[in-house]
Amino acid sequence: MKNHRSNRTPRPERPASALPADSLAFSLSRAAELVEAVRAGANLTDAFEAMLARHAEWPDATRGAVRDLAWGTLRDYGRGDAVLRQLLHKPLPEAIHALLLVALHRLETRPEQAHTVVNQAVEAAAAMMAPLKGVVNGVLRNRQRNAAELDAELDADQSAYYRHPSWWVERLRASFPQGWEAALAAGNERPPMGLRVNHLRGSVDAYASELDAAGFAHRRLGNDALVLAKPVAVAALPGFAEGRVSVQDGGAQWAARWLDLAPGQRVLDACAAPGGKSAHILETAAVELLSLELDAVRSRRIVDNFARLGLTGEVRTADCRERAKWWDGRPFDRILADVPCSASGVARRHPDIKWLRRADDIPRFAAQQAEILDALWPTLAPGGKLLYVTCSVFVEENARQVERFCARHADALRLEIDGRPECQLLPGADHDGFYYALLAKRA
Ligand SMILES: C[S@@+](CC[C@H](N)C(=O)[O-])C[C@H]1O[C@@H](n2cnc3c(N)ncnc32)[C@H](O)[C@@H]1O
Repeated sequence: MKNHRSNRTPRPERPASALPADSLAFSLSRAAELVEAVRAGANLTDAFEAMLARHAEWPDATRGAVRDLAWGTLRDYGRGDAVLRQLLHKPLPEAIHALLLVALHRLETRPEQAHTVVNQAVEAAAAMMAPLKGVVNGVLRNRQRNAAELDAELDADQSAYYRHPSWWVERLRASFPQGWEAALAAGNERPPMGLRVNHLRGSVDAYASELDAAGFAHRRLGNDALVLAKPVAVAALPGFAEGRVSVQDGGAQWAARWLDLAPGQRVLDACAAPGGKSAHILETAAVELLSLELDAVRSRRIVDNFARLGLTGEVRTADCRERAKWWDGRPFDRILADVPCSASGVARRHPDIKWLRRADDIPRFAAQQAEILDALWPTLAPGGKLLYVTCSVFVEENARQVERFCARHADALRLEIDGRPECQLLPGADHDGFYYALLAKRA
């Protein structure tokens, strides 16, 4: 895969439109377009949104089917890629290569439908590049015929076995000798759907009862986050439009609690979009909040979220490193630095990340995070607290980053979080991967 994420203009579509929109062949071919785009370096979510914008006529079922196939294929990419290395003796056009990856994923997840999957993949190939339909048929049948032998080889291939790049597996293994395999396995699952109840509009108990009444099974985490047993469409959530609830991962819902907020405090959320943690801060205490965001389009999402939830806070588009452009000189009592990172803790939500990132991206993120921390530190009041957060599982962005920061700033003091020096959450059934460290400025 190319090592960049771009918003490139999609190339003209192939005539998948010749296929019935409710057929598996149609979904396979559309998902293949997304996989092909990611293999060329595009961001999966952007590519999917651009596709949907061109096809407002698609029913929800088609959107869901294309999404499931594309996301699933990319979660499994390490395995699909290895299977094609086993089976292809010369390169195929990218579109057909991507179609095979999607079909292999479907074969693996729905073995009982193998016959239909192969037929529909061949149909898709016929609509996309008719001369190659025989190749698609041959590769998929070959995979089925020789499954036992091929699988034995795959089990010996680290990236295929763990469905993560080898460098990623090695880093995790070195950092978390106890939890690395479980974290990798969880990172290949569909993510849980976490909910945050807006305390200003009702209690968690009352909302949990509403979920029970609506038949949505759920469990409650130690920080009052609710996790649904099965994800549902946002619009189906009771009270969503009225701002009584938000979708937010359970792991992300520790930030507001660990910031130790109190009414009247001046609080900065330095990297705020789409505004989940900013909103949680405002739902938690009557503070004076400034939310900064580098990207103007993403800033708009903070504003929209505040409007839906009935919250008031100042939102500004700015680079938090350019203090002179946004800081009025009044210190903050609390700072949330939820910095840009590898997003390696949320890769199951954005599975393109696993394959687009390279090991040498990590030091670049770490350097950017250090710049952000250094720029924010002077804006923290003596005695104030800064919560450093990433959704990364790599120590360079987390523990090492905070150690280096403390070595540079003699007035920085590490505070414990729930009795521990820091908190590294690994992806699991309840939450994504997050890292938290709490720093205080000596008074
Ligand atoms: C991890 S996300 C924040 C998620 C957010 N806190 C939430 O809970 O919804 C990081 C955000 O920081 C923004 N960002 C990156 N560099 C920045 C900078 N130098 N100044 C301000 N925002 C920045 C990114 O555009 C991105 O929206």
